Amino acid sequence: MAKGTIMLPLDAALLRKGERVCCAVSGGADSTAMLLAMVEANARKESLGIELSAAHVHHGLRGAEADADEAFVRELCQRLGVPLTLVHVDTPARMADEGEGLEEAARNLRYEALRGLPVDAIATAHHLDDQAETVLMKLLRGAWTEGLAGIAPEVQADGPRTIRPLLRVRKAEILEFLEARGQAWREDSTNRDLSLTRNRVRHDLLPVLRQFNPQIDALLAGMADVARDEEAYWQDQLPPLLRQMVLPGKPVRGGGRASSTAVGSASCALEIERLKALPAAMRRRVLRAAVRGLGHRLTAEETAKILALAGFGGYPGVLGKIGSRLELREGLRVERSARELQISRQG
Ligand SMILES: Nc1ncnc2c1ncn2[C@@H]1O[C@H](COP(=O)(O)OP(=O)(O)OP(=O)(O)O)[C@@H](O)[C@H]1O
Repeated sequence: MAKGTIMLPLDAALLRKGERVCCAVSGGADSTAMLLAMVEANARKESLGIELSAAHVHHGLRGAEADADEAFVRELCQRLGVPLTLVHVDTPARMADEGEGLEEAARNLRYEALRGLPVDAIATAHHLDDQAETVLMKLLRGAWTEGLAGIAPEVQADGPRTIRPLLRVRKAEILEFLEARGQAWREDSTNRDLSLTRNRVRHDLLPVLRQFNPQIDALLAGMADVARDEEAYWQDQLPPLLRQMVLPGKPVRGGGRASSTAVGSASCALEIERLKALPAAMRRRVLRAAVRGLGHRLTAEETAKILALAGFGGYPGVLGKIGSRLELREGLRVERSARELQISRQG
């Protein structure tokens, strides 16, 4: 395929003229393609009009392989005429200091370094296949809509915002784009490590699902968009409702309510009659947000059990009777009184 015949459709809505945009370049296929596509789009007559730069983070892991990644990105940027910031971080030290796992420590250090750069936006090269994997992994872990929202196309922050202009582009398109230009990239050896869940989802699970529906990646990515909008809607709707519905603390003899002063303990209550007046979708959200306010994230199963305790639907082994009680994970206890669901957490 001749150079230039295949383009990568960058999400133009995320790119604003005059802004300083820094591409986070690992040297892998995705970020190499993103940088190249941005350089090309900026050079076209209808230019993006952005001030382009790049950054590469050396995580202090993978020895010579990481040194070669850095050298690759340095040469790429030199050839493209893009100013590059190289950052060295010490992931093993972070793991020891903060007790974080390897991936988490590397990611946190990377984002901290990138967000500290004097630019308006950091562009990462997450693409549609990454999104599909993320949504599937969240689903497997039992996520609700907030988790199913997956990777956000844009994240506002105090410093530069994070943008993902390739989030609607398939991995195959990225590879075609690079091959059409004869552009090499670096392969990360950990991408083949099947002890990592993401790699098993990518190499084992998704290929099977594609046999049932070849469009599964796009469907999962579409689900992320829907879930993100649903979440935003509820984030808007819930606060005033929670102020009306959630009674803080516990009722005390003689009237009124008292919040516990014991360290690590928190409680609230929901009036059952008021819950009854809500549509089921809203009721579930209110319950979930009330418990979230106590620092606990309910699973789907826990939510169903608590609703059954309050008399909304059934759950095997749960009695919807006054005086019944549930003991859940992480010190969460829910008790049904005559009028209320009383929720407390000892943690
Ligand atoms: N060493 C690096 N230096 C600069 N940017 C990087 C580096 N590693 C990853 N990135 C950027 O982050 C994007 C995602 O990388 P990758 O998929 O490896 O990370 P992840 O941990 O799966 O995702 P996340 O960035 O959401 O934590 C890359 O496309 C690239 O833009």
